This record gives sequence, structure tokens and C-alpha cells, in this order.
Amino acid sequence: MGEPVPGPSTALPQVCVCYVLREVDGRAEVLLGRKKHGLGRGYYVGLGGKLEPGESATDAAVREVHEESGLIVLAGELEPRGLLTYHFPHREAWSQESSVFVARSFTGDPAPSDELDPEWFALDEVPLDEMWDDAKRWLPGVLAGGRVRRTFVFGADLSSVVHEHNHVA
Ligand SMILES: CNc1ncnc2c1ncn2[C@@H]1O[C@H](COP(=O)(O)OP(=O)(O)OP(=O)(O)O)[C@@H](O)[C@H]1O
Repeated sequence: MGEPVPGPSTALPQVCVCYVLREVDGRAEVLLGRKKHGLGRGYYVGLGGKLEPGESATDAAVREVHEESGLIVLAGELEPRGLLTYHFPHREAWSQESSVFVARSFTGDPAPSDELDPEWFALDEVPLDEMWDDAKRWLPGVLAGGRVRRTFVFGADLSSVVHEHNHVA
């Protein structure tokens, strides 16, 4: 039996993720944390979450970075890096679309929150094997300065990518 195919142009719930970067001794690091609750619990993730009604992805990223780490980033300084579509045909409630941002400037020191305990990782030490399965396929490129527009379809195990496709810009 084939994988169920996602329906046409469904309006998916919108979420955001923001990779905060810093430089230490000329070496770039990214702020990640192991998610404590909810979707993706146990995986390392960037800071982010659901958009509130009427909220832009940029404003949501600013808010989520603050809620999850205490850091302050400015909307005008966030770099939009693309959009990821996640389909879970076996658990439609998990399907969502994530706007991706990078922040290279911030104020404050990261502090633990209810959502995660933030930790800095050198870009060549990002724990890709402890992240959602899609991350290894696009995150290194985004952290190296790239953009992404890709769809990932997850299988019946709700954790493995079974299809992916790029979108024409
Ligand atoms: C399926 N493959 C995936 N790969 C990489 N990252 C994924 C992801 N699926 C979701 N994400 C991230 O997870 C956050 C939303 O999580 P989500 O739990 O819905 O949001 P939020 O934390 O606001 O909600 P709760 O407070 O837990 O209800 C958001 O940053 C989003 O980019």
C-alpha cells in the first residue's frame, strides 16, 4: 500500500523556528535545546513554536526566542531563511508549516525555560542524530548561510521522512 498523499492546498498550522548564532573565538555556534514537552519532545530543536492568531512569523519568532531562552532579538534583524512543510499523513494533527529564521544578534544570556534548556553548539557539532529526521537534510545548509523551501512527508512511525521534495522558487 502506498503512502497517503497530502490533500491539495490545505491551510496548515503555522509555526516558526529561529536559529540564534553567536561567534566565539572566530567559531560560530548555534543555540539549541532538548524539547521538554509536546510535539518533538526529547529532540534537540531551535527556538520556536506556534504563531498566535494574527501574528506574523517574524513577530512569533521574536516572542518564542524570548519565551524559551530569555534572549531579545529584534524583528528587523531576523534573517528569513525559508519555509518547511511537514506532512504527517498518519497523524494529520501534526502537519504544519514552519518559517525559518536566523538571528545573528541578540541581547541577554540564554536561560532555561519550561520549553527547553538552551545550549550552544559549534556548527560542526550540531546533534543532528538527536533532532527531527528532516533536520540533517537542510539545517547544515541554512546554518552555513543558505535558504530552504522543502516539503517533508513523515511515515507511519511518525518520526522518519519517507518523501521529500523541493519547491521551485
Ligand atoms: C516534523 N519535523 C520537524 N522538524 C524540525 N522542527 C520541527 C518539526 N516539527 C515541528 N518543528 C518545530 O517545532 C516547533 C513547533 O512545535 P509545537 O510544539 O507545535 O509548538 P509550541 O512549542 O508552540 O507548542 P506547545 O507549547 O508544545 O503546544 C517549531 O519551532 C517547529 O519548527
